[in-house]
Amino acid sequence: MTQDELKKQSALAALDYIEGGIIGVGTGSTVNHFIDGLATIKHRIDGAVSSSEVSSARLRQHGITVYDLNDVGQLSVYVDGADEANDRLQLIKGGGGALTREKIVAAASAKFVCIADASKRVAVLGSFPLPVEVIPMARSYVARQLVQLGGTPVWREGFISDNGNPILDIHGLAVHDPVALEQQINQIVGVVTVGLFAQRPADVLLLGAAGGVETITA
Ligand SMILES: O=C(CO)[C@H](O)[C@H](O)COP(=O)(O)O
Repeated sequence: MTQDELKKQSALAALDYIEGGIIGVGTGSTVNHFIDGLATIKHRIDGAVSSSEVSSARLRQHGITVYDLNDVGQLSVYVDGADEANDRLQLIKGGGGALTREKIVAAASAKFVCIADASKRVAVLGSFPLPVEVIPMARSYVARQLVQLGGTPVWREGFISDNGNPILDIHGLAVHDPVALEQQINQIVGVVTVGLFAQRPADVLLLGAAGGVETITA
């Protein structure tokens, strides 16, 4: 099976976690498969809150109503992909640049179901460059602070988030204490969001593999 087929397998497995109401929907190629699958059961939900303009457009194309998070209460479930996941269901996210809205929608959801192909599973987070969204004028300042933390930040040139901000990708980090690093980076002035989901990890991880979907719970 191709990596994309494995992504699709995990995405469709997440449909079992949809119980109705308004749900949270993430961003990325795995989530695109989820949105397409969601369209087949759209009569079972009232709509979605999305973590990106791209996902909102895809949801609307399928006739699924997209709500502003401010207009709804707590979401029952949030379904999103990841760039890396460890066995504690802590994640690196933001490869697609949607990390800030992803973290917000995850925080506003009772359950976070993460979907990915099995190659995303790692023992130690950090081989995938850790995204950090920053306020534009703080980009260089934040980069210098990240160097002091032992990483090599690289400006994702030419990319601007849905919130109008640049992203720094930190290379060369081995994240042995994800909660502590998330807190440390959050404290740097000018940081909007770090793509470490450790203080609020996923609740369920669905990993697509050749032998089927593996379900890991917290
Ligand atoms: O965090 C994300 C976007 O900001 C994605 O969930 C992550 O990059 C995984 O993407 P894909 O499903 O395409 O592998």
